[in-house]
Amino acid sequence: MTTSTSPQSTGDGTAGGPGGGARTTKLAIVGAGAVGSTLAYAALMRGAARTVALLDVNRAKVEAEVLDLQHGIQFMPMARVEGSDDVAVCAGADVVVVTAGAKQKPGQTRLDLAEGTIGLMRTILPGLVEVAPDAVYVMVTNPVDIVTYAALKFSGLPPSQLFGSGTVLDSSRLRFLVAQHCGVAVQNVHAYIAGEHGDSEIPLWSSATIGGVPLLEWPGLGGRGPLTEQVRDDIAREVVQSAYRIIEGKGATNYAVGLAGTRIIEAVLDDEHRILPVSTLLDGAYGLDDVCLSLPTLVDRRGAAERVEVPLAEAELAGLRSSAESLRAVARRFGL
Ligand SMILES: O=P(O)(O)OC[C@H]1O[C@](O)(COP(=O)(O)O)[C@@H](O)[C@@H]1O
Repeated sequence: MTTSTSPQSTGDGTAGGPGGGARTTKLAIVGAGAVGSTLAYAALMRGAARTVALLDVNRAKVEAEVLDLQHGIQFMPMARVEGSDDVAVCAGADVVVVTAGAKQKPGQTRLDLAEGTIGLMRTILPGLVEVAPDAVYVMVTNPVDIVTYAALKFSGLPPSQLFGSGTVLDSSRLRFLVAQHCGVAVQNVHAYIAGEHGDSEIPLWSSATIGGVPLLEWPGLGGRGPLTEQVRDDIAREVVQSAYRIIEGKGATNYAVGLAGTRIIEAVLDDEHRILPVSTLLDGAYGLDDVCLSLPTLVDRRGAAERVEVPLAEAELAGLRSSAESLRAVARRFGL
């Protein structure tokens, strides 16, 4: 079953109809759950790709999500939406985003989800690579660093072509909280969370800036105080806790992760050369290797093209090393 729009479309990412024939971009999203379908909605709203294809094992669910999205196309940048329970719907995709996995329940850590999800990756990756061998693969499913490491093994793809959404979302949570504290626009806060997308992640305070001022020297503005150590610790804790809080309240996180995923997709499809903290396989950076974790990385049409060597304070480097160790231990626990 494949549900699609426009009878003029060819289904292979090329536009049909009047003046058609030109190659257009295709985004495939694996998993039509809360994250996958919100990501599809965000990508369509932003006109990120001309074709958005959804793949899910649950045929009724994918069909319903596709119909609902199709009915909104009139109000969005022009696009085609299709969906199926057959992997063929992903054929010829330029970007494949993987959101499928076991659902996180209240109180569960991301690592609790690992085993079933790793098995799922082993099953789905080879079929995806067969139909979309040239796509850039973005893993979103948690625990994303472990899933990315596993997916690299199961797919045989080079590390630049397959990476994880990592701490792009955590960094936006951090920026939001810093912006709130300082009373400035979130876009003017430049700060990254590095390491695991999860409990051992590290805010890179020493390289963070606000409006050109190093964050550690931020004087405070409009009666609001500076970012003292206490304030920074509270913010860092809140970033780590925020996913748990959202899951407790509504069962899943979807809006911010959908937007963060869309940002990554745009960086790839528009060849933006944008620096984003995505999760990649380390090969010696900061003396670390054989582990996937997030560091600021240049993202463009090639995928995760090159890592940026951000200067780290001693405590940040120590945090990154222990994050790497805990992720490696988990990977070994699952036989990876
Ligand atoms: O604070 P500035 O220098 O005006 O920069 C704002 C720009 O930086 C961004 O926040 C991106 O920041 P990063 O490069 O730190 O990710 C854009 O969204 C925004 O347009």
